[in-house]
Amino acid sequence: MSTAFPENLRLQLRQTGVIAVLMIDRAEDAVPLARALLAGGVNGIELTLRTDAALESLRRIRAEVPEMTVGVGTILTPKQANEAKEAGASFGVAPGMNPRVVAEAIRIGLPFAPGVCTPTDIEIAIEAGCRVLKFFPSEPCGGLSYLRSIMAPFMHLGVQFIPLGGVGAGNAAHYLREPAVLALGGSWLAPKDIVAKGGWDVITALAREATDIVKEVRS
Ligand SMILES: O=C(O)C(=O)C[C@H](O)[C@H](O)COP(=O)(O)O
Repeated sequence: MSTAFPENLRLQLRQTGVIAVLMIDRAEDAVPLARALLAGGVNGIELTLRTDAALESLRRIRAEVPEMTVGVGTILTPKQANEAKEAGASFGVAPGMNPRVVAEAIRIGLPFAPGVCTPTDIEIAIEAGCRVLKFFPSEPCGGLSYLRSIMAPFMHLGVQFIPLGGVGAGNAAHYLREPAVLALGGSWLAPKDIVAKGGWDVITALAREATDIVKEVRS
């Protein structure tokens, strides 16, 4: 069965180290926001389907900021997996592990990382063909020490994790030192109030801070 996450995409996300989780209300903000993140060295984005502007934002970023690797988050249904793929998503992410969504993502060739936070979730995700898993919500679940405990029985299968939820500049290095962590994600790189004001320089500064942490830990 497919591992659902190609090696070249894993390498891209590992190199990026941080994925900016975006909840975009206005598609007009998508391109300047992506450019601001890229200027700070962040070239991975997860656009959540929590807002109606997400797919249009994806199309615009794909067309105008092709250097950016853009995934879609909050994929809760097989239909949304199809919509994300059609709009050009490089990967899909969900808060939980829904076997129907994973099966559809594999069927249509959308690399997919379902959300897990228990050993049972991990077993189900592995059986469904996944090897890259979103650990969500990371900090409320117990953070890295909890992740290390639950991942231990599965590491011989080559599983990698993307922790999200409560991750930020203050604890990013801690997570990035763990070899099983492929990349981190979080909304801290693009606070909604800053995006609403068009504070692109602030976003670039936040992205640069994150990029510096990745470089320090991983180089
Ligand atoms: O809805 C989804 O599919 C998500 O991806 C949820 C986000 O990953 C978290 O909300 C990010 O958590 P914070 O960085 O603590 O804001």
